Amino acid sequence: MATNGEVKINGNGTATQKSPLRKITTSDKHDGICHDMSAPTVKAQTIDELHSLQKKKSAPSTPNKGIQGAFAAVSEEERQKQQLQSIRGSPNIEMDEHTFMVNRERAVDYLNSLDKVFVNDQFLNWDPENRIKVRIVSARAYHSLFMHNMCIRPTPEELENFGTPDFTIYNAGQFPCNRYTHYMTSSTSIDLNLARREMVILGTQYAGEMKKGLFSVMHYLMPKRQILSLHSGCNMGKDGDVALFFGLSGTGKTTLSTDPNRYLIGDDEHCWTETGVSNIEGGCYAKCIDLSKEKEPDIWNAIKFGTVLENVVFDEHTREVDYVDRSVTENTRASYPIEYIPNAKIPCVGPHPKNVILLACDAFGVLPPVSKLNLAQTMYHFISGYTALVAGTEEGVKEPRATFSACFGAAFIMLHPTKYAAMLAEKMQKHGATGWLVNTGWSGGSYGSGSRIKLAYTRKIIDAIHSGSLLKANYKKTKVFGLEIPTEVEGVPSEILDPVNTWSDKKAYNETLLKLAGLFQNNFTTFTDFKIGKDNKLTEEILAAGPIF
Ligand SMILES: Nc1ncnc2c1ncn2[C@@H]1O[C@H](COP(=O)(O)OP(=O)(O)O)[C@@H](O)[C@H]1O
Ligand SMILES: C=C(OP(=O)(O)O)C(=O)O
Ligand SMILES: [Ca+2]
Ligand SMILES: [Mn+2]
Repeated sequence: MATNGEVKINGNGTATQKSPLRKITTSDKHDGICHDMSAPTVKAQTIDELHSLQKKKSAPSTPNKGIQGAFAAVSEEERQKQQLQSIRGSPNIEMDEHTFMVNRERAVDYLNSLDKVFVNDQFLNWDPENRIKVRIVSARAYHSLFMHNMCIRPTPEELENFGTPDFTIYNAGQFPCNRYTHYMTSSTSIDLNLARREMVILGTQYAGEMKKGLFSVMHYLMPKRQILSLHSGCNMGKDGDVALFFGLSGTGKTTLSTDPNRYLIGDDEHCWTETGVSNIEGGCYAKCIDLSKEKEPDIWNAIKFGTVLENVVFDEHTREVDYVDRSVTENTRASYPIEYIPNAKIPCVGPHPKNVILLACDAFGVLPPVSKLNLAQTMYHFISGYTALVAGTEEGVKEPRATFSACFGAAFIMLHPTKYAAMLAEKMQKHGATGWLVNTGWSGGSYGSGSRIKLAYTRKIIDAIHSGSLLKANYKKTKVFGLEIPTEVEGVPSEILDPVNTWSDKKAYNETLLKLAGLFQNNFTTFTDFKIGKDNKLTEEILAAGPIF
């Protein structure tokens, strides 16, 4: 399926007691169909409408008994605090236990109807102390191979002693959910149940749902252990300097963490503990639209036997892939085991990060190619989670659309964004990490008039961050966003470092800058009522770290 792969999880973090099924009462409509009238149907057409319905419902009152270990259910009070709908911008909605079971049974029945299913037993997290065991039951070899590549592969001995998994996925993606089932707005549903430790996939075959669903589970489990889960890429230099690359889909986490001069720790999902960083996964999931051997040799070479290519168009006779073809989707992908990258760091762990790079693909073309951030600015931009991509395939879409996704992962986070932000601030402070904002998007104008910043320039900028030379550069402060921008970066034309220079229409530049600043300000209004750190100082600084105009 050609989707962008953001997960929609209908989860429920509580255990439940089996309540007797409601009796089905049929309607008197004489159309030959048995209508279940025992509960009113959900009329919502959109996720927003569903959210509003959800808020009016009282929280399910289910006792939390019998769940042990990391999955221990939280108190009702705590649970209410953690309600997913309190996370603005989250595409997830809370689902009741009964509906979960309806979908689960549908998926399991479908899988049971097949001659064979595929079962993967694998691990998540290279940190052995905080590793979980996952089982993936799927109908298609494609899904099984994908997870074989993406999760950590056990040794034959580890497989022998695998035991009971901590979490199980039932992937019945070829089979739709039933649109008469409560909450279903389409034939696609990805349901996550933390109490049962299960995930059910119906009606989508986008493989990314499995990995991102498990990532959501980690976003719940890890913070409970004071471990920060991160939607970021991660690599390490020869001297052991670690960099994190945060960013929404398509901003460059995979591309920039895959760097021939550095060790790859991982491209998408990490944990930051008391001892350092660890990759959650055992593979990478690279976008391959317009992939070229010259610009991205490591990713190009990783596409070989064993790699799963998704949604690409290829010649059926020569089997040659046309990476430029976007007729299926822009979101073409390659999934390969991390060891397909020659300089992967195995085991995928490293020391505390030195640089925290926030990536934004600014299709408005007003954010500088690179800015040095103070801690408060880093938090402001981390909580904002901005990017603006352009709909590449939709005709007539000329205006960039801003996306704000808290912590660069509103779809995956399970707690309030400020909880993750507070942990990040504490860790960055403690280990003296520097924050950076890198625009991998447009320069010289917005989408339509300007062009995307050359990957070669972005790589030079990243090189200068890694080497420490950028820290020592001369800086000036930009108007409105108040960002510190360097006057020179080796290998990058100096005039592009301040975006105002690259726009021929200065009036349009100023208007676009103010427009984007307004969008930032508007988005941040939900976060004015929070506290980060022990006193109010950092909180006040974060609130002041946004655009001023
Ligand atoms: N200046 C740039 N910096 C980073 N990526 C760029 C740049 N210009 C073009 N690209 C392309 O943008 C895409 C970034 O996607 P990817 O690295 O997969 O993002 P993510 O892992 O964050 O989803 C790649 O296809 C890459 O080739
Ligand atoms: C795996 C995905 O993430 P990203 O685009 O961040 O690499 C995805 O969107 O399906
Ligand atoms: Ca994504
Ligand atoms: Mn990626």
